[in-house]
Amino acid sequence: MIVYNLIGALTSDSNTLWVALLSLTVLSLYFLYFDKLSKIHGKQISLLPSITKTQWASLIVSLKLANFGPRDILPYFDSVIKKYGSIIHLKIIARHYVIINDPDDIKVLLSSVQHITKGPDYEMLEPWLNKGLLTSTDQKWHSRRKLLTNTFHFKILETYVPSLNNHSRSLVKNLINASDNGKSIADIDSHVTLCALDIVCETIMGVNLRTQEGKSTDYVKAIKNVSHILIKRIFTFWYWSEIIFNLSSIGREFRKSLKLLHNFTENVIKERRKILEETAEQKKTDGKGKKQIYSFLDLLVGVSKENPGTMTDKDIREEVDTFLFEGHDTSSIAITMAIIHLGLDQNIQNLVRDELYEIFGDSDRDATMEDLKAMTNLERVIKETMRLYPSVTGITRTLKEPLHLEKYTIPSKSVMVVVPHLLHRDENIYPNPEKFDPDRFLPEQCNGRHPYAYIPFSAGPRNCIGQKFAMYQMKTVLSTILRYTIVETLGTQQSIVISTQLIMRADYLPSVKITPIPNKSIKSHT
Ligand code: HEM
Repeated sequence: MIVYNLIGALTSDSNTLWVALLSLTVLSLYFLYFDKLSKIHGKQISLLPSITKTQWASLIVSLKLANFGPRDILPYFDSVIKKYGSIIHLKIIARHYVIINDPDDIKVLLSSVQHITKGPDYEMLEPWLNKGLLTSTDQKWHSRRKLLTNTFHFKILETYVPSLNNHSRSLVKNLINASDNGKSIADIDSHVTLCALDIVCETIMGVNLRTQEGKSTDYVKAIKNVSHILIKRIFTFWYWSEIIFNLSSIGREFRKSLKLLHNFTENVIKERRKILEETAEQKKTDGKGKKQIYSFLDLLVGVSKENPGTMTDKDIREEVDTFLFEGHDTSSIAITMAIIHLGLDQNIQNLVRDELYEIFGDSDRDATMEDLKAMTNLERVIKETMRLYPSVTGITRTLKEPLHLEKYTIPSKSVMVVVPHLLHRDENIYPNPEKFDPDRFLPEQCNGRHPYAYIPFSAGPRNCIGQKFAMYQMKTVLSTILRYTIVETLGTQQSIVISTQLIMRADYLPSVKITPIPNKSIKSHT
């Protein structure tokens, strides 16, 4: 039945038998090739608890995963971890995956400076992000990481704060408009995503896309499309093959969306270079020029000018694409989930609002960096949100040499998988794990907790480079919402349905009612 589906999927769009035959030939070669590879792994793998002890079991699990929808993946891994314990091996075709869920083991993997090569799933991002910071490894990753770390310096982050405030104000206005006459909002996540995209485009590329005003909708659709197709490809082993993927209808759809995304970034880079040159020219002639706020892109263009050969236009594009992708979808799901939970518990919401009143009083002024740092109650809400809903559901590494864990040695070439979503629900670490309780992040409750038991931003050398930016972004958006409105979620936590689509997404969310706070009207700028 599943093989029939496979053939159907590949031939439905072209109706040609040769596509099916070619696919099956490639698949057979795959089996042969991977079978040879799997023998190399030998004894060490056989010692691991495994759900694919035999070739037959491996085939069944591979086909099962390929037939999964994005909602099925996390519950499946959850059931496997619960049944077998904190380390589990599975073989998909003949690629060996090892899921680890013990903070000690996770520490050995993520803190290592040797094991920094991402899993094969990341290769599928390359047509889009090329070898940018997220996907590169070894020397290239080291030099890029060093270079790009400077672009997230505290002083630079500070220049982004006006943009965070402006777009947060636009979001609040849109939410108030959408709730006109007491209407509830069913798609709060779409509103938040556009706000996060506007923020990241302005700070990363120096361009105000105005997606919150209904502009650039093609670009937004293309991003969604590409990430949806990529997760399908990652979990469907026959799409691992370039030939099969390129011939399939989703492969064609992927290329179409990708072209749009790349054209867009290239035009922005061109435009931005022109503006920078004009401003520099103006400064030379009249000593004035506009007051410059540097975007991430400006800094990269600056580097390429000062050190010719370090950053070509292609290098710049791959980093801009990487940061745009990593920078907006991840934080928008976290902001959305925080809104839902604040709306579910008025006591928690009031605690945060009291804190905001202490900081701002009755003033309508924008938040400063100092204000954002003082929002400790809000920070706990955000941390608890990212415990329950870590935006990145899976972190993977391909081992280039054996990994020595406490009980097992994992041979090289294996793919290690860490699933923060499962780790953060371990009831030995977080009692009553489904309960939303920001107090878990009070200092006294964090004391003694394993540092690798909470990893929404990953950890070690390949942790999230944008985590400080993300925290400021999330705090600005959420604090602006709570300074001007009361949030009420019309439903329950249990009704939330999430899925894995490159990053976590919400498939179903309860509606939200947004009521403006009397006598507080929100302005565009202060
Ligand atoms: C709530 C928001 C965010 C979360 C939860 C998050 C989470 C993560 C995680 C878990 C990783 C590691 C992935 C892996 O090892 O496979 C990562 C890497 C990365 N993140 Fe974030 N991220 C967030 C926001 C951002 C933002 C705002 C930016 C940029 C503006 C960003 C840029 C990156 C980049 C470039 C990497 C790759 C770093 C490297 O490999 O050296 N992220 N992020």
